[in-house]
Amino acid sequence: MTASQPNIHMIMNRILEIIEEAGETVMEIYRTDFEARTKSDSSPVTEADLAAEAIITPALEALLPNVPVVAEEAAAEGRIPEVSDGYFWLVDPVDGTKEFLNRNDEFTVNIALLHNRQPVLGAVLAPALDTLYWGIVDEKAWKRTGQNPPEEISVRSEQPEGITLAASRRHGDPALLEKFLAGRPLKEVRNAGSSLKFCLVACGEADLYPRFGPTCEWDTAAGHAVLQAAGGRITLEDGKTPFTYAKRKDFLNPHFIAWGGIK
Ligand SMILES: Nc1ncnc2c1ncn2[C@@H]1O[C@H](COP(=O)(O)O)[C@@H](OP(=O)(O)O)[C@H]1O
Ligand SMILES: [Mg+2]
Repeated sequence: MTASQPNIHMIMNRILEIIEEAGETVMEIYRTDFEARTKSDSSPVTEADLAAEAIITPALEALLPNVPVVAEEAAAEGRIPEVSDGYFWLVDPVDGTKEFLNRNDEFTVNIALLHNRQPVLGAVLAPALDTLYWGIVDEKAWKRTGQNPPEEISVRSEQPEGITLAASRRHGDPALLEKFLAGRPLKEVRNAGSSLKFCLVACGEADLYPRFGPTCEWDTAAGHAVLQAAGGRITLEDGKTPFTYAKRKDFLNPHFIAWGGIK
């Protein structure tokens, strides 16, 4: 970014407008009787993904013309810009494909700005839950539900009754989880779809989100930004090595641990 480009707060405000617009488009498809159409050639998820990405990518390019956009659908078609430690965007227009298809409402639209291989800011919208999370790293994180005023969110410190885990309904390796938890008292497991697991930790409704299954960088960047802005962090499995971006040409992530306020 240059001095002539908008500041971080202006960028964040514009991202909230863009993500709401994309969310409305996703919801138009979600509200249709898409069950029947999954038998035809284009699945509703692909349709929703493409429609949302077609809103988000040009809007980001207009906002910061020199900043490359890495978006899930374009990447699937091989349209991937070169990125490294400069500014770039990561976009997952519909994260939680299974949640969308199962109509359990826990899918999200994700936009994050990266720099130096770390998130700078990000937004996660769950349009079917009418809930928006956003954060500016080293500043604050917020949550807005429906028309209510935004509330600041933050991670919670260690709870005496034990750890609440945020977990995927489908991904995870029970043996690795058991090994990771060794010695830590477990209070409960809260299942959630898509990047909402990061948001549960960011809000202090869960303490840890260990991910011992595959994800791509666009699945994690926006949730990572929200979590880090709320006082949390993400590390590799060792609990120490910082989790970074622009790692590989295919944008696949290694296993990771998303931490709230516990050590
Ligand atoms: N084999 C694989 N490679 C890369 N990412 C995978 C994967 N299997 C699942 N994922 C990612 O995990 C996400 C779903 O996680 P969860 O079940 O925790 O909600 C998927 O998001 P999409 O639904 O956007 O495809 C997908 O990106
Ligand atoms: Mg995804």
